[in-house]
Amino acid sequence: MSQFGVIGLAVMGKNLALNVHNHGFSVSGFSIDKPEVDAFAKYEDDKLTACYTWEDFVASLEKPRKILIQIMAGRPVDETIKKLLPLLDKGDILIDGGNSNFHDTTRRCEELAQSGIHFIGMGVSGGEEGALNGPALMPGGDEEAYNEVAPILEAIAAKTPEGRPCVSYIGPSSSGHYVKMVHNGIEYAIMQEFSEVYDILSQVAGKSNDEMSEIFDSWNKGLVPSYLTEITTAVLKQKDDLTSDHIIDHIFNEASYKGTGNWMLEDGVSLGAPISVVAEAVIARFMSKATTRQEHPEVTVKEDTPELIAALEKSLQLAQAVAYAQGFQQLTMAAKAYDWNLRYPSIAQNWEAGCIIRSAMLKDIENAYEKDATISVLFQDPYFKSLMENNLPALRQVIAVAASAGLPTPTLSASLNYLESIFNDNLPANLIQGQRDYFGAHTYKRNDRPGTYHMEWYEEK
Ligand SMILES: NC(=O)C1=CN([C@@H]2O[C@H](COP(=O)(O)OP(=O)(O)OC[C@H]3O[C@@H](n4cnc5c(N)ncnc54)[C@H](OP(=O)(O)O)[C@@H]3O)[C@@H](O)[C@H]2O)C=CC1
Ligand SMILES: O=C(CO)[C@H](O)[C@H](O)COP(=O)(O)O
Repeated sequence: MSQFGVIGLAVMGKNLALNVHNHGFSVSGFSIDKPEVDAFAKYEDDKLTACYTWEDFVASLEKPRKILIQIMAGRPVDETIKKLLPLLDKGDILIDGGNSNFHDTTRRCEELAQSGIHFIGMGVSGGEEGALNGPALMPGGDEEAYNEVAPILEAIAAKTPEGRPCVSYIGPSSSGHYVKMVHNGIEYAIMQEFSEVYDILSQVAGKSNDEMSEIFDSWNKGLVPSYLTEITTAVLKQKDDLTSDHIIDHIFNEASYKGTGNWMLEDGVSLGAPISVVAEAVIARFMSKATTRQEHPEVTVKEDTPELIAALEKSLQLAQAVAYAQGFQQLTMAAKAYDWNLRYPSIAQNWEAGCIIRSAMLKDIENAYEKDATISVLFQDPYFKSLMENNLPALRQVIAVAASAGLPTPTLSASLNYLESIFNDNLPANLIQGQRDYFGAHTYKRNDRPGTYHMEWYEEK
């Protein structure tokens, strides 16, 4: 009998199952896709079982059964649950490790509770390699069920540099998938920031792909140590297998998406969260598909100075901090709205290794929330406040250079605007309130006395 079961043996499911097996647990794997099961069966031994039917799979598991569903999100997850339900017993545990929309997870938690099945909605990050060698895991839902599977999840999860597992109970209901959605929104934001910096390095500073790769490599050892810096270095120096050029010059510049970043924006809008950088990153992907692709005049502003390169490094460091700050700001607002007691230091710790947005900065974020879990804006923390003060001139300089060169910088500019706004008690929203009251009698508050007011702006005709 196996201690753990995995449904869905594509890149993520297969590698997670192998990871469980590599940590000494017995595991069964099943997929509706026979070739996937055949490929999995090649690893069969006394602790790994490949199953070809739903019945054999369920019968191969120790009770209470612990089953990870790692398949395409959406309707396939409901279809899988429907297939499984008649075969399961009360007390069995289902974990959905896909990128499910948190609204679906809320519904599934409620529906499965009625059947006596424990449900965990778990964000998984790390891609194919992370799934095999240590992903970041964000499980939410039934806490008792989480405690049952915690030994397996803690064994397979990535470990922080201090050796702590990148998994912890996030909170009730769909909070785990919510946190993964925010992870992906931050991922979109930081990736777009990288692409804007790459554009400036290439078009203004005139750097070659190999030179840019070396610059990102030095930043990885400098102010921006992160997985995304590491892979940017690798992507830029990769040679094409069809021509003698670098592959980056032949990758069509249209960004795809499966939509988790868009979901963060949707919920952020419903909460009133000021996640402008995530919004710009989502829209930049739309824009890459919506451009009319007319030839753009060549960039004539050229500047290849050590000062500009240093300013770009500082800008990327600060913009990355803004992306995290906006993610955590949305989490604090969601925790209030959905009544979740989210532990921000643990969430930062979960992201310190294994996941796509892992970076050295997450340790500083963990420290910030450890010191004061009530901060609503990361830059209230003294470390991040001084980072902002030190790097803001560089970000202003970079945006000025890009603007004069005619290069769009949606996320870098949004980062600057966020920082210029978030501590400003003199924003011009008074005019908007005056206009709203003028055309719609929407009322306004005053800055010198309490109460709600309406002005008779004009005489009724
Ligand atoms: N790839 C990545 O880097 C990451 C992926 N994820 C998430 O993990 C999950 C799995 O991802 P990935 O491994 O990339 O695979 P895919 O998202 O491509 O999903 C493929 C798997 O889903 C199965 N499937 C599709 N429809 C059904 C159905 N109706 N019933 C049962 N099974 C079905 C497929 O079987 P079949 O071949 O028969 O269609 C296959 O096993 C997804 O939710 C994804 O978003 C999370 C983090 C990273
Ligand atoms: O969850 C992931 C990484 O964390 C997946 O790779 C996801 O597919 C990335 O999002 P998108 O496909 O929209 O770029």
